Amino acid sequence: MSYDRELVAAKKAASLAARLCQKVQKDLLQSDVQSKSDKSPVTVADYGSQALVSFVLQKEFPSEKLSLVAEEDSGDLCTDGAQETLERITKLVNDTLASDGSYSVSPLSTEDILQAIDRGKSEGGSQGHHWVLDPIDGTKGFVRGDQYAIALALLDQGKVVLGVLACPNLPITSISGGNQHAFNSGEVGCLFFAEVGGGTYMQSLNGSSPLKVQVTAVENPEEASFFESYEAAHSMHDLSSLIAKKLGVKAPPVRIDSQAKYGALSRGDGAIYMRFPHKGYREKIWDHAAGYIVVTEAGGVVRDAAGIPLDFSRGKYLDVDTGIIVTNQKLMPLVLKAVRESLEEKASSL
Ligand SMILES: Nc1ncnc2c1ncn2[C@@H]1O[C@H](COP(=O)(O)O)[C@@H](O)[C@H]1OP(=O)(O)O
Ligand SMILES: [Mg+2]
Ligand SMILES: [Mg+2]
Ligand SMILES: [Mg+2]
Repeated sequence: MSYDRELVAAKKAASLAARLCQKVQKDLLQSDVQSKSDKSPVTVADYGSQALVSFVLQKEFPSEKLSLVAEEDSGDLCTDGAQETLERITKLVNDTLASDGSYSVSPLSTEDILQAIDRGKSEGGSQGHHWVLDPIDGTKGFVRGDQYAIALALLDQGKVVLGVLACPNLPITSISGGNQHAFNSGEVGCLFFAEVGGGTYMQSLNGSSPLKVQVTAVENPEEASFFESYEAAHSMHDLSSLIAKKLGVKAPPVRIDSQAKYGALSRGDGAIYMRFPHKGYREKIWDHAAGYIVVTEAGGVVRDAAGIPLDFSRGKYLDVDTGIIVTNQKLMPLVLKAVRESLEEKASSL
């Protein structure tokens, strides 16, 4: 089965959302940062991006009953005092749609925006089609002015069949060696996309022609560099550094926010991505679905720390053992061995 139509729509939705996010990041004011009940910073851009993607998918597939599993919901926007924020989001979405001009609609109302956001309340699962969206992955990076991604994927019968990752601050050229900051590189803004069985491509968010990308062919772990979260609260840096040491990795870790790590890995900027959330954290499907297909279609492999493939068919959550490892086929067995040994050492030292 081909998902070409869905891919075109997903690229369009993610590119428009990226445009909205770029505008907000540019003039990010302190007042844009508010606290959700889990205390993670959520900006008007998270909501605006979700509303925009939901709107575009609805427009592109008007006859289908859209199932969208997305991170945000309108709860906090419906409270007293949130009216001004909701109006800002509505204006942002309308301005972005008007600047693009593809959808000749009358401006959306605040009510339309709330509805579009709340279309993302699906639970996913193993039957039928479900879109999966992280409207801004790496909110902390976004607020800091660093890396973030708009991540959109499609599940069919519980399998990821398509994924798009828009990374507005990722340099077009390789970030190997840690050259990840927009301010000391040339053109930035990458759109990665993949359809099952079709390989992975990258183009610039400004619309250059797509280039096919591949993960690195490095087989010797000493020559491999590795990616991990920028935020130590998101991943145990001490554990990944122990694993890297066991593998003989020489280069220091490259720490970047969001699924931009999957994108960078898919084009061979680094060889390994390790993610070990602290105890009690449950991974969500929107944090991995798009990145997963982008990297696997580029020849990469994604496993949990026990070597088990990820299962996107069980609803919102991914039940993984201890952490997530991404690398190429050759390195995976070596990395998993080092992970196992490091986890045993860590356990016996407690
Ligand atoms: N305590 C946590 N542990 C692990 N990941 C987290 C935690 N809190 C938020 N996240 C999510 O981790 C992802 C980014 O992590 P990283 O940049 O480290 O790869 C995001 O999806 C972020 O959510 P969000 O989408 O709200 O930014
Ligand atoms: Mg969040
Ligand atoms: Mg996320
Ligand atoms: Mg998010």
